[in-house]
Amino acid sequence: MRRTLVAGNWKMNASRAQTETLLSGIRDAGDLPCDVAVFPPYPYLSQAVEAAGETVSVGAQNCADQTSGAYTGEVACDMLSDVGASMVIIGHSERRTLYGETDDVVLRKTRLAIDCGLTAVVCVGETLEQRKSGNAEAVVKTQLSLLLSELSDTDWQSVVIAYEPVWAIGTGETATPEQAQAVHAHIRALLAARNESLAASTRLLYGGSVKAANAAELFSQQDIDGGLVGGASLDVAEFLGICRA
Ligand SMILES: O=C(CO)COP(=O)(O)O
Repeated sequence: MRRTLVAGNWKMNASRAQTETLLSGIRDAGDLPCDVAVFPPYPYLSQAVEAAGETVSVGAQNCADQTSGAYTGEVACDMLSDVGASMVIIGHSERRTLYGETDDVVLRKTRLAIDCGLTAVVCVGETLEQRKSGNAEAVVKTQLSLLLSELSDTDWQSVVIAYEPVWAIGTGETATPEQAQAVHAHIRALLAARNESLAASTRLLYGGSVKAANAAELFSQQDIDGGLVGGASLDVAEFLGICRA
């Protein structure tokens, strides 16, 4: 049984004060009907881990593809676990587009994250042009193919996939529940082709303009196991609305 996960990707937003406000707001909400995770910028990870308490997981938005050494500006996975993070987002479309992350880099980072005991939230998704040309599913398949061929079944227990169509990120244009479900079903079929039980246990999140008003319909789709939320995760009431959806 896959438990719904609602994850807030704060991107390059927040401050010490906002980290406190957001996490105390989530904590004060008490029991929520889903797993909850937040992904603050690096400087606030320790603070978030302390403020999150037992029930909220904290993760980073990125990690290095190396373990240590002369990589100025990079942060290694074992540093993330060292400060109490338990998850990391890998291959977000902003990193693929703006920082040139390839599927190869995504695989390396995922491998390192798993080896450090972190859950890797690996992002995939097509651009508008790719969708319009009918290639959405093919793009996602390519983005997942190295992970499917290189990671072991045990590794996969530490992986969550987030399907985030690039055209729906920060645009206010959400994929319809049917569009999102179709790609999620495709991803689950790819997992099933490799291993049925992997397909049954792996959580698949949808991301792209998720808000309290559309979360229930998205999350009720058979293969959507929660959301990776950007903008709406910076507003406690809105984020809690999504968690309760
Ligand atoms: O990129 C996202 C989460 O990782 C989605 O962002 P928005 O929810 O702001 O569209």
